[in-house]
Amino acid sequence: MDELKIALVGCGMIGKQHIDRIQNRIKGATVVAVCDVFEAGAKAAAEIAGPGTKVYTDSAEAINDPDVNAVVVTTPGQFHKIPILQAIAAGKPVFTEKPLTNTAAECKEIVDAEMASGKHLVQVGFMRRYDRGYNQVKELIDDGKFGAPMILKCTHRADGVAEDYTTAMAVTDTAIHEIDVLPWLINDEWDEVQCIMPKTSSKAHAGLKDPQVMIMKTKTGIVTMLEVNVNCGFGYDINCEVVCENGVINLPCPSFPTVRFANNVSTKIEDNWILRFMDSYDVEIQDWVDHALKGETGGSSAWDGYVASITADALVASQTSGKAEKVVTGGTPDFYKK
Ligand SMILES: NC(=O)c1ccc[n+]([C@@H]2O[C@H](COP(=O)([O-])OP(=O)(O)OC[C@H]3O[C@@H](n4cnc5c(N)ncnc54)[C@H](O)[C@@H]3O)[C@@H](O)[C@H]2O)c1
Ligand SMILES: O[C@H]1[C@H](O)[C@@H](O)[C@H](O)[C@@H](O)[C@H]1O
Repeated sequence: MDELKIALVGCGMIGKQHIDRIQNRIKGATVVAVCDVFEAGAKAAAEIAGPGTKVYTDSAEAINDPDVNAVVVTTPGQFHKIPILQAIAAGKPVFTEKPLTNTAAECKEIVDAEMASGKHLVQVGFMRRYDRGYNQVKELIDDGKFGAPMILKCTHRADGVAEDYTTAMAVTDTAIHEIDVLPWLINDEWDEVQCIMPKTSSKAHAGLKDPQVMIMKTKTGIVTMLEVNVNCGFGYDINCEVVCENGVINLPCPSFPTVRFANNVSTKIEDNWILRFMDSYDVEIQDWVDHALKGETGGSSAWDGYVASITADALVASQTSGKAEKVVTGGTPDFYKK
């Protein structure tokens, strides 16, 4: 294969961004077909992709088009499973946006299908593994001079959320990023996780519990305290402080000037995830293309996506039990050992 000819399934917000990214900033890949259950949405996406782009409303037809040799899935999480399984059945590499799917049971079906195919075909879009800041923190931890990490203090704050955002989504849609990136960052695995509900913000819509505090402990005993706070009202504020034996490492954020003005010293906070992680998405998709052209996958595997969903299920259970819940994965199959 010398070029990926992609069918993109799910032409919503991030799907359209990935089309623009692939057509204009990524080497070695072109979107040749787009698919959305709403034909108007697919047609609008085809306009972004350019003349000659095929338009589908059925993912099986798009994925099995003989001109297509790779797939990008950008439907909402609860609709990821079917196009991913269709891509595996067709033997075509597939990049899916996070989460792999919304439940561990569905993720297991994907892992089983990929192992049965005998080929590594699935990469999950946990783009923080490609973020420059997280990579700089990882290099410092791996260097060893800071000693072992012991405590992680993280925030995942957003300006606000839509009315259909649920209490469980604070885990499955939002904290899922930290659930994936932190074990990668500190070379460890989750052991048990707990969700604690502080006083709910008056800005949260009816029925939504926000903020939430997630306490997550790894197998070697490192403890993470994660604040998910999606109605903070002041911007998209991602932080990660790693307290090690000999020092403290703080995640660098994209730099803005610090200004002194009107008796204040201040720095801008990014508005949203699109802007905060813009560069990471580009690096991530290019890395997927480079790997897929060699018959490989990079970044997070289907197994990583499955483990993230097992962890998310445990946190969601803790949202009602209030107790620490164990994360039980059964161990990494040889197929996924790196
Ligand atoms: N990595 C990130 O930071 C990031 C950011 C935003 C969204 N996402 C993820 O991207 C995915 C999409 O999010 P979004 O905000 O773009 O959603 P969206 O609702 O804007 O778009 C989803 C699109 O998929 C279409 N669709 C639904 N079911 C379909 C099916 N079976 N076949 C074809 N099309 C179908 C919908 O009609 C819609 O146009 C989600 O999994 C989300 O978690 C990731
Ligand atoms: O889909 C988005 C996206 O994954 C963002 O990176 C995350 O911060 C949001 O919480 C989530 O809703």
